[in-house]
Parts: sequence; structure tokens; C-alpha cells
Amino acid sequence: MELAVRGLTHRYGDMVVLNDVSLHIPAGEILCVVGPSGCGKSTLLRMLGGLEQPDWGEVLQGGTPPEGCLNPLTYVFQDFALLPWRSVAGNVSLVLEDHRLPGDRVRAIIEDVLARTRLSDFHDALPRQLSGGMKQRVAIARALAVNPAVMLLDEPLSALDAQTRELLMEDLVGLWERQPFTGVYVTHNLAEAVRLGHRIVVLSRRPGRVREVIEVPGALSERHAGDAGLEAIQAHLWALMRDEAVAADLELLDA
Ligand SMILES: Nc1ncnc2c1ncn2[C@@H]1O[C@H](COP(=O)(O)OP(=O)(O)OP(=O)(O)O)[C@@H](O)[C@H]1O
Repeated sequence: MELAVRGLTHRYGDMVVLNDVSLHIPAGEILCVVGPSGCGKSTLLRMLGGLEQPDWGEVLQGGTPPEGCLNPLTYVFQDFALLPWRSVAGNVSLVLEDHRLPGDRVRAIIEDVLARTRLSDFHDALPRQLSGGMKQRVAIARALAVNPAVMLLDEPLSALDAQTRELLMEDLVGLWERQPFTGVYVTHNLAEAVRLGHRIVVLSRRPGRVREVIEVPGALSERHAGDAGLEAIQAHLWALMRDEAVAADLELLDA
């Protein structure tokens, strides 16, 4: 499925958060969203997922979900959002419970997504027995269980240490390679953006507007830390974001 937003504008009270944002996310591509704190990245994601309606503009979904899709859009959040009293399998099965599937189909889906996220041996473990990276893999397994067309990821790796982030980036690339999904990935981390984004949108500071959309060349599976081309793109992104921070400081001086 593809997604698009046209002229998205939103306010909370008197504060304009997003201003005239238009974007297209082609089917099977990951768009990373970066921008200064508070520029409306999470708000944009919530609107793409239909959790919130914009004051102006529209969100469009095109195409048909894949066969066996139980839910076209799913979220992965920074804080994992696992139920502590449920096992790994129990947390995954949560999203299947409303779909009246036969028990053997539920078991097959759970086995499949746990295998894809390297969690088969942790089927009966409780969240407190898992590391942060494993908890996030459970959250990703849960998102995959509905065979979504679109994954909306809100800083999914930002609570994790650098090594775990690296491993989970490899996992996400592997999952995408196996079954390319349309993704919108909000992050503060520019290294993640250049590794995982087919394109990267840079939003301005609040009210968030599209400053630039950058295409990142090269297959996701061929990108790695320290790649000179990716580091050049990262430097360009940082230059755009640093300018914004300087402008924000000057605005404070003027106030
Ligand atoms: N439900 C809400 N009601 C009022 N204000 C809100 C609401 N949700 C977000 N905001 C405000 O809107 C602005 C944009 O928030 P949002 O979380 O979308 O930004 P962000 O770019 O994701 O921020 P960060 O990078 O810090 O996570 C912020 O100033 C935030 O405080």
C-alpha cells in the first residue's frame, strides 16, 4: 500500500504544529522522518495511522493490503508497550484475538513471527526476563503478526544501547528484505535514518514544514556503519538540522 498526505496542517490550541505538509510514500518504501524536537513528527505519524484527524489537508491510502492481512497499518513504539503479565507468545497473540482465527492458525502465525524475529526460544518468557532489544523484537513480532501493509515506527530504537540498535537495524532490514513493507520511521538518530530510509524527509522546527526530501541510494542490505556515502548524507542532514537549532536560539534572543 502507498500513503500520501496533502496540505496537512494541524494546531493544538493556538499552536500550529504542522503546516502544509505534503508527502508521498510509495508502496514498499521506508520514509524516515527527522526534524528538531517538537516539530510534529509523532503527530504526523498519528495522522498517517488515522489515530488523529488533521485540521486541514488529507491523508490518502492507496492500493490493496497483502493477502492474509488482518490489519493494514500497525505501530511500533519506543517503549515496547508489552503487557508484563503476558508471555512473549501471549503478547503477540493479543493482536490476533479479535480476528476469530482457528487456534492452529494463531499458533502458526505466532511461530512464524517469533522465528522471523529470532525469538522462538523465548515463546513462554515474560517481558521482565528479556533485554530491551528482545522486548522491542517482541513488539516488532506483534506488529508483523497481522501481516500489515504499512508499519508506522515511532523512534523504535531510541531506548536501546548502540550495539542493540545496530543489531535491530539489521533485523529490520532483514524483515523488510524478506517481505517489503511500506514504512514510516520517525527518528532523532540520523545514522538510523540513512541506514533504513529509502528517502528521508527533514521537517523544519515547529510548525513542521517539509524542508527537504532526500533520496538515499543503495539497497538497504548493502548499507553499513562507516559507509562514506551515507556519512556524507548524514552530514548534510545535520547541517540542515543545526541551522534550525541556531535559528531557534536566535529567536529566543529576540524574544
Ligand atoms: N495531544 C496534544 N495536545 C496538545 N499538544 C500536543 C499534543 N500532542 C503533541 N503536542 C505538542 O505538539 C508539538 C509536536 O509534538 P510531536 O510529539 O508531534 O513532536 P515530535 O517532533 O515528535 O517531538 P519529539 O522529537 O520531541 O518527540 C509539541 O510541542 C507537543 O508538545
